[in-house]
Amino acid sequence: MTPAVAALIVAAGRGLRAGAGSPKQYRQLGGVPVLCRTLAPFLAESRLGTVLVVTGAGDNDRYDDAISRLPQSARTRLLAPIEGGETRQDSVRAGLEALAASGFTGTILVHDAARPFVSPALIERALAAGAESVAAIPALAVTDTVKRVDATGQIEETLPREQLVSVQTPQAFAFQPLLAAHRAAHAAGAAGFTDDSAIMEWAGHRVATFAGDSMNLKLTYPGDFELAEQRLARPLVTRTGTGYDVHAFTEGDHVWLGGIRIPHSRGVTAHSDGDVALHALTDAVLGALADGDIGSHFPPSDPQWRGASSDRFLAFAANRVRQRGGRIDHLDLTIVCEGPKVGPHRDAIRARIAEIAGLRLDQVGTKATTSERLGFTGRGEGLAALATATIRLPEPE
Ligand SMILES: Nc1ccn([C@@H]2O[C@H](COP(=O)(O)OP(=O)(O)OP(=O)(O)O)[C@@H](O)[C@H]2O)c(=O)n1
Ligand SMILES: C[C@](O)(CO)[C@H](O)COP(=O)(O)O
Repeated sequence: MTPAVAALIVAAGRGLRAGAGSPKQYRQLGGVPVLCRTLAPFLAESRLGTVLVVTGAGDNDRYDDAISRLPQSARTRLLAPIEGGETRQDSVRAGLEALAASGFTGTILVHDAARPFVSPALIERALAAGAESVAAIPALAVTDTVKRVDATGQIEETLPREQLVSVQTPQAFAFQPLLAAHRAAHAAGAAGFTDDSAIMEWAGHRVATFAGDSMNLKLTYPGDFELAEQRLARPLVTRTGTGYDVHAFTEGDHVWLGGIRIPHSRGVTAHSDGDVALHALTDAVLGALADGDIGSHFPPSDPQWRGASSDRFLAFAANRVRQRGGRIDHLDLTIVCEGPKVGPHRDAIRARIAEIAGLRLDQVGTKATTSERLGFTGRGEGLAALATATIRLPEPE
C-alpha cells in the first residue's frame, strides 16, 4: 500500500555560497552531519510513511556516512536515495518522478536538507495545512524594511512590507498537481524557480500560507554555520512559569476559552475577548521568560487591545521564547468554572492552544474542574484559569 504522506528532502546542492569544501548538508554541526539533523524530525513523525532524499552525483559515501548516524529504527521509512540535477528545481522534479514511479499519490512535504532546525511542530503545521490545501507553505512576516535596488546597489524604491512574507520549507502539496506543475515547467523550459510554491503559482494554483518558524534557519553562507554552532553550543536551561486569570460573568451568550468560542448563558466582562485560558497561558510563558506579564506588553489602557482576540497574546509570548533561542516544552492549563461545560470543547481547546503556540498536541495539557460551588467560581460569578509553562532557554552568558 502506498503511504498517504511522504517527505522529499533535497540534498543535491553543492553549497558553493557556504564554502568550506564538502557540500553543506554533509558538514558537521555540533558534531552531527547537517543532513542527519534535518532528517531526524521527519523520520520521527509517524504520519510520514516515506522519506526520500535526493542526493548529488558522487555523494553516495557522504550520504551513507551521514545516515549511519541515525538509529536503525529511525531509518525504516527512508527510501534509497535518488540522484538530483543541476538546480534545486531539477532535483525536486527527480524526486517527484521517483515517487510517482513508486505509485505515490498523497500529500508531499518538500524540504531543504540545508534547514536542519526544522521542528516537529513546524512539520505538524505543514501536515495540517497540506491536508487542507493543494499548496501550503510556511511564511514569516517581514520585519525589516525592504527595498528594491538597481545593479549598482542604489535604492530604487521602498516596498510596502505589510503584504510581504519570507517563505521557508517544508512546503506541503497535493502530489499530483505538484508533479504536473513540475513536468509542465520542464516541458516549457521554465526554469529558475527558487521554491516549489513558485512553480505551483506559475501553473495557476493558489498557495496558502501557515506560520513559519524563525528558528528554521537555512544554512546558506559561512556566517549561518557560525550562528548555528553558537545556537547549539549554548546549553539550554529549563524554566517554569505560572499564570492565573479571572473574568467576571456579565450578560452575554458566549465565552472564549483557549481560543474557542463556547456558547453560554453569560458573557464575560473584559477589555479583550476575556479568554482566561489564553491569558493565564500567556502569563505562564512570560513568567518563565521573566519578561513581565500580559498587562505590561498589552496594557488594558491601550484602545488597540479593546476586544482583541487573545490568540495574539499567546502567539506573541511563544515567539518571544523563540526569539531568545529557546523552545516551549510544555503548556498545562486548568480551567475553573461551574459553567459552561468544558468537557465537550476540551479537544478543540487543546488543539487550538497547540496551534497558537506552535506546539505538538502532546505538548499541551488541558483540564477543567468546578470549585464544588465554593467561592466566586462556585457561585457562578465568573471563571478562572491557571497555567504552567515549561520552557528551555539558552543559559545566560
Ligand atoms: N541542484 C540542487 C541545488 C540545491 N539543492 C538543494 O536545495 C536546497 C536549497 O538550496 P541551496 O541552499 O541553494 O543549496 P546549494 O545549491 O547547495 O547552495 P549554493 O547555491 O550556495 O551552491 C539545499 O538543501 C540543496 O541541497 C538540490 O537538491 N539540488
Ligand atoms: C526553498 C527555499 O528554502 C524557500 O525559502 C529557498 O527559496 C531556497 O533558495 P536557494 O537559493 O535555493 O537556497
